[in-house]
Amino acid sequence: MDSITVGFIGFGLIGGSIARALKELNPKNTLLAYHYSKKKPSIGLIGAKEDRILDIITEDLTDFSVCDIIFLCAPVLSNISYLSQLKSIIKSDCIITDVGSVKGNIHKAALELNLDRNFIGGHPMAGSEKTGYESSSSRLLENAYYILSPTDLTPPDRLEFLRSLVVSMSAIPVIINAGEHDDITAAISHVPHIIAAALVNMVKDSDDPEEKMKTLAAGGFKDITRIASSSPVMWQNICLTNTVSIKQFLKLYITSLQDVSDALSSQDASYLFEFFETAGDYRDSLPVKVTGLINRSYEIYLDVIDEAGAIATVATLLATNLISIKNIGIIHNREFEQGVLRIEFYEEGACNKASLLLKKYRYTVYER
Ligand SMILES: NC(=O)C1=CN([C@@H]2O[C@H](COP(=O)(O)OP(=O)(O)OC[C@H]3O[C@@H](n4cnc5c(N)ncnc54)[C@H](O)[C@@H]3O)[C@@H](O)[C@H]2O)C=CC1
Ligand SMILES: O=C(O)C(=O)Cc1ccc(O)cc1
Repeated sequence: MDSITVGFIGFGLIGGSIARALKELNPKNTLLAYHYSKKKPSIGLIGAKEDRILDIITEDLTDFSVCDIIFLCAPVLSNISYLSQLKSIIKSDCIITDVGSVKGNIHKAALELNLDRNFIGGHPMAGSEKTGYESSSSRLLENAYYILSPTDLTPPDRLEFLRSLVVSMSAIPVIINAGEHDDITAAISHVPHIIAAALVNMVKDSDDPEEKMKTLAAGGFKDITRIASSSPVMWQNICLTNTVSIKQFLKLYITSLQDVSDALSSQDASYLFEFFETAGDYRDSLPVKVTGLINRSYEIYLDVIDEAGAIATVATLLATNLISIKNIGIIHNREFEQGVLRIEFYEEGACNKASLLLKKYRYTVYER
């Protein structure tokens, strides 16, 4: 890839991850980030400069006039506010793209500003509940879908430029129009985040002063509510901008909860069975997809007697078969009451090889 000049407005988990990937791809790429607050640059921006990911931190947006591409990586309402400022600054073939979780509103704003030829909406379908450059990774986007929403006037060569940049970051580009994007993400991401937060708040408001619910909360509750730890400002912005689609799916969800409540009242056993069975079948049919380093771990669990030497025996067996271990330790939780040995590997191949080997030595192996 020829070296390019890339601008970032908003430099947290996603901006930082894209910057790391682009710098790793070609250290000659020049990366600049906008320092928007009146205070001194954030720890993230300073850290990225020290890590030699960022070349320039600037308080002056006119410095972005040299950019080949600008990534808007702030909360969605803030991203929109930069379009009008950038319009008079950018060079004629500069691509302005965003990574925001909502596409319709920014698309509309770009068209109103006659930025059709420069703006291409973007949304990497990867991330986590973490925030900030500190949590970023050059591999965050690896094997993740990356939605692109061009305008009707996006020049084909500009779309191809962004598409190949996405591919070079090991993500999978998919072209979807802004309206369809907002319906899909409302159903699979935005409403689930609202549900997770509502569930946590329900428990918080129902707990007793000794916090027994909080103490006993485990397994399933933690799985389903992980995303409730996400950035409040980011989700506030998403709700304020994808309101129509979110309300549409929230209504369906509320209806389904009401149906369950009615089935409880009427003790409708067959409804309840089918409710769980249908959900389980669909959940089990979801494609297994690697979505990036942060979300993916290769691990197995095995029954061992919780005594001195048990870990060493397994570790030695793996080492003599040239299988590298990333992490190993006994864990106790509700799912494995007796305690199991959890072994984490760096890669899928090692994980599969270890599983076969340990089964051969008559260990009971659980893969998840
Ligand atoms: N967190 C995730 O998993 C994903 C987030 N997104 C989208 O990416 C965008 C960024 O999210 P994250 O990187 O996760 O959040 P983050 O909180 O890690 O980073 C956001 C950055 O934007 C900065 N910022 C806030 N207001 C600003 C303003 N007015 N001007 C310039 N910078 C400003 C913050 O200081 C922070 O550094 C959001 O639009 C979000 O919808 C997209 C995919 C996944
Ligand atoms: O952590 C998770 O599971 C997420 O859902 C991350 C995420 C958050 C927002 C997006 O627009 C896309 C992905």
